[in-house]
Amino acid sequence: MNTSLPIAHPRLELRGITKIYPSVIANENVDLIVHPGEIHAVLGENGAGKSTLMKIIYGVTKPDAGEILWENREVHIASPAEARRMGIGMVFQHFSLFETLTVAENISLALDTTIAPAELAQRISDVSTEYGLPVDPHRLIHSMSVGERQRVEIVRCLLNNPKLLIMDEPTSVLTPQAVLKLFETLRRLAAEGCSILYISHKLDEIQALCDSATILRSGRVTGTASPKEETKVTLAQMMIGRDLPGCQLDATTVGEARLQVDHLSLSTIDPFGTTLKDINLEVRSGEMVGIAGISGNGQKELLAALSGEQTLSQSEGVKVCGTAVGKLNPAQRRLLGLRFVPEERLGRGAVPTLSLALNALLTTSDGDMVKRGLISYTNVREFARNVIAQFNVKCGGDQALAGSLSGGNLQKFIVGREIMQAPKVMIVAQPTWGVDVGAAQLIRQALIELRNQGVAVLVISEELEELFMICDRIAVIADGRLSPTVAAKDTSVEQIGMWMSGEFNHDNAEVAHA
Ligand SMILES: Nc1ncnc2c1ncn2[C@@H]1O[C@H](COP(=O)(O)OP(=O)(O)OP(=O)(O)O)[C@@H](O)[C@H]1O
Repeated sequence: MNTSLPIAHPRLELRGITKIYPSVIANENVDLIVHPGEIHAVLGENGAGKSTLMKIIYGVTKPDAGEILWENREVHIASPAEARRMGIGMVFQHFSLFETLTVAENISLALDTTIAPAELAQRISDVSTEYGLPVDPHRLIHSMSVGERQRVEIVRCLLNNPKLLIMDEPTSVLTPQAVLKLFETLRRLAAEGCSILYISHKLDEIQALCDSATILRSGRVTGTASPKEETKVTLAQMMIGRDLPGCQLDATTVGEARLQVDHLSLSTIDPFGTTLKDINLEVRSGEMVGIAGISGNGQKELLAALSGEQTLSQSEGVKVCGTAVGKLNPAQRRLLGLRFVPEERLGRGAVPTLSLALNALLTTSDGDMVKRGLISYTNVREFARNVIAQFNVKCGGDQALAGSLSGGNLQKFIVGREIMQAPKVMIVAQPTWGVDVGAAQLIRQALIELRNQGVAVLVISEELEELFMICDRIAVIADGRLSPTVAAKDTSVEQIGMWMSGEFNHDNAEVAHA
């Protein structure tokens, strides 16, 4: 009789995985090993090939070469349904939930087997209680915060008893408290033997959570690390192959008011949106003002009102460079020097099925690209190529389709496209969302340079650390109301954090600010 203990095999082993797209090798000869109960980070710059690798493991994309071993047996994962049957779950960055359906209805649509509604509701309650992920199966999705929606996605995965859970940038939409809760759940799952593959650009989170890391650069594995034994700086160096660039905010002279919002109240057109209530704001030439807040508190509506996507019933209320623009559409506001970057990069910021060059043409107000109604494609392409070079966008050239770019690279292109149109007023939502640490500094520095040149810059971001790094003044939006704007140096993360829950009083704060 063989009495020796069974050998613990890796849960997942990739050997020599290669995936080639027409213009780029997304994964080249990638090896990766994940053990049972291990939380393993996949680190790398934008376009390094992380999402492609995860999609291969989840059966969305087929590799061109290489082997996948699942619990020591070679497998060919033909589809996500097959991945789920094997015990692989994936929580995507963009949730695919129907707002008008309940939690249970959404989960039942995504299940591969049919379960009676009452039994499903019971199982959802059981799993959510067991893992400390409070979710009411009968609640409608539209009434839930982003963090709660993510819980629904995780519960959906847990109902399949996964042995491997893939999380692609799960915290970019979460509040700091929700991040801590998520980590508790993931640690608990790992302790029970579930393996976790974790993609994030937030190095402090990787250090707090992950046992090991595989680092990718240009599709190849450049090393492995134990994140807890590294520093943020050494991890960044491994990722980008050089030191992390810094960004510098020097004092400037502030000039005339270029963006003025005066007692702006606006009912939302989205049935699940936020109504704006008596917003007052001013951004002057040469200053960068930040708006902090938890997503869903009126940021989207404020941006729509400022950009012209939603016009006002009266002209007054929003002024750009002294002109009342309330009734003007986005193209008319662009002619006055207003440029903006929406939060949603696919669909709003760019058309995925168009080339980068045509995406540049879409928002242009530049006389060189369109002269008397005639388009100069030579100039359009040259402009797009300049954005690609200046913002280090990794892509197959100006004819590459926007949808073929990795998330962070598309973000760099969209922000770069607006910065390079010489704005007078620049409004950016989530400027570094999904962007790697090196590129994030590049974008922040580019915004600082705009401000130094006298542009009025408004940044709407959920990342407090970022706002404190680049802004002269900061305000908070909560439930459609805007707090007073205070000098960044006179406030603290704690105060701004408190205001984020809506606890601000204009009278007191203005006295404090005076
Ligand atoms: N469907 C596709 N067609 C063509 N090229 C693609 C496609 N999907 C990905 N690529 C390319 O493969 C490379 C790797 O992309 P991937 O999305 O895996 O990167 P990533 O590391 O996840 O980046 P990010 O951090 O920006 O999300 C990129 O250069 C991207 O442009």
